[in-house]
Amino acid sequence: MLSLNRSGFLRGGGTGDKWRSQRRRAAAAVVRCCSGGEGNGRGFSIESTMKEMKADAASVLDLGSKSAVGGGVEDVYGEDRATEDQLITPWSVSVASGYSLLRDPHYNKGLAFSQKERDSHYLRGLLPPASTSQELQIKKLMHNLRQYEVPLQRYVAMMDLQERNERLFYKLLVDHVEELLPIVYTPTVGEACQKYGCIFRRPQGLYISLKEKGKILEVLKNWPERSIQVIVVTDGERILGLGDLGCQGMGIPVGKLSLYTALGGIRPSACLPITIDVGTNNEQLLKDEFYIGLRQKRATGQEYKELLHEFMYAVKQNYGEKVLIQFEDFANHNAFELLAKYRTTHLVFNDDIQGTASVALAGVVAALKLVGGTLAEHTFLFLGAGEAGTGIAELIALEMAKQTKAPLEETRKKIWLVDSKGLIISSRVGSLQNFKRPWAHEHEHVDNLLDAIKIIKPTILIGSSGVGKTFTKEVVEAMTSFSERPIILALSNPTSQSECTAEEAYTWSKGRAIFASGSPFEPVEHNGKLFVPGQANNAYIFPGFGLGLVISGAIRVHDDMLLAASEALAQQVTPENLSKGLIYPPFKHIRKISAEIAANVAAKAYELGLATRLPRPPDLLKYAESCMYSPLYRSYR
Ligand SMILES: O=C([O-])CC(=O)C(=O)O
Ligand SMILES: [Mg+2]
Repeated sequence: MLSLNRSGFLRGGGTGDKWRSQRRRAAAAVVRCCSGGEGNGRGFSIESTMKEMKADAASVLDLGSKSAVGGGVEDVYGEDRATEDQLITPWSVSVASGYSLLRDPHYNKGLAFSQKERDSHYLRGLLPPASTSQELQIKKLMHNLRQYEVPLQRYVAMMDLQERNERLFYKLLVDHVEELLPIVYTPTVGEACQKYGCIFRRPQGLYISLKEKGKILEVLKNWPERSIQVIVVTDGERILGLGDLGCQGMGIPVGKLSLYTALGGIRPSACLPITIDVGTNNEQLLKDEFYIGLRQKRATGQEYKELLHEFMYAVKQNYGEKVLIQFEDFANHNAFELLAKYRTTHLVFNDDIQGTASVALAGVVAALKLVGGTLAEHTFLFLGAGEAGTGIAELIALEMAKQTKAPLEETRKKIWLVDSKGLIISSRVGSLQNFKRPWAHEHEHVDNLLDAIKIIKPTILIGSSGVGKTFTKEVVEAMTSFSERPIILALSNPTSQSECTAEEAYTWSKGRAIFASGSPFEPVEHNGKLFVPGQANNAYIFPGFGLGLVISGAIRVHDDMLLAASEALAQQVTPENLSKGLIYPPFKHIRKISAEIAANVAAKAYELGLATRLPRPPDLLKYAESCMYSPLYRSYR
């Protein structure tokens, strides 16, 4: 049974799941009726839930007597699209109004509530008289943000906004993506994680610690949203290149998911950030009185595995098998194992292995348009043989194998990796971790990167070790000594861990390097010429990749989907971008880029028989675009 209280919230007579889903359905139904469809298809997705809700609610609610609050049909997008023809007569009911409405970030519009909305939603007097537009709110916020000189202050201001007015947060991020990405994401999010205990205000996701063992399903049910499409989960052991930040790694899933929405158009209520807290080996944090996590050393072995296993199956039980679980910033040993273990039973994606691979391959493919030659005609050297290094190497070898029809074992031989012990070679194989073994080629011992460059003579150098300042002047000069236009990717994050800066790459190579980096760098002037470095960050890939999985209802991730994402991204690089040395398209076009990636990934999912949303939409690009969340305000009638 449902009833309505004075502040307009639905009250459930029942408890637990039943009550929660009734409440969500109520909100969804109201939203649908009052705000209309957002785009193709989406507006018609909840007919059956409306009917149910109408039946549920009609007996206890005075339908139509209160005004309604719209919140966007994306609230239920993805539930049931098959009911388009059966739309029933609109009806309305309030789910939130008055003071509660102003405190609800999903529906709050602040000063943008119209005078009519203020009357119909008990807001009179709760706001100052002026009504403003969303545009004016954006202008004011940008003005305010730019007053802060310290990036972390901007980060905190952005998080406050997200907690206060979600649509405004996303509109701001979409409209000013190039300026704000470095704030809500790399590099500032790294500093935010380091200081998370100090800046923590409200939980923005779920914390699952060892204390929750045996109760993870219950914990998931505590989250207020039911129809989750994307989870980003970390255990905080390797946050960017900053090491073990334990529970404070939460900033990463939160940041990644805000990009899923802003860049990829996944609705915010479908996103769930999760941190698994098994302790930390970071002594500094263990001693820090403001640390927010478990104060113990990391659990490992069986204890770790069991917690993760319970988590994976609780997610599947609670949300079904089409929820995407993105692993983020796990340490190498767990990252590879988790991906291998769950890729055949769950829809999983490791952003650091697979997302980074896809973005790096796209950059290399685009760069080849500048330097000429096919992938197989180039020689690759990596500094760093962890998730990113071996992930990229494998995807490049796969693409080479597809292009040349040569066996994968052969194409891998064009790719060399250096780790902290020198060149990875076959004589080291006994002591190598599994994920490094495919890269142990026949060669004599080589001690360090510089020597390896001189001997191997790579035309493409990729840094992925998480250690900064390793591409020294000698390294860059060595690359330039046998290659007219060496391709140099410094992928480690955040900026402090970058293998070299853009300025160093262009200066030391005398303007000949084609350079991109994981963290953003400003354009550089060298000898009167402007060089614009690209940002080879997985943020280009994962939002569109996830959207492609969601819109096709994919149930597994296949390597060919990563190649499809990479191909779509490389195709977005224009001759004009290339003429400036840019091997990635500007982020300001990211929503279009994400839609292209999503369409290509979804097409691959259908081709591979991994898509469950049938029938296949005839125009996947249009379909992807029509499904993307828009942060424009709804009008509440
Ligand atoms: O978050 C980023 O900027 C890229 C990434 O996944 C990492 O460095 O781990
Ligand atoms: Mg990462």
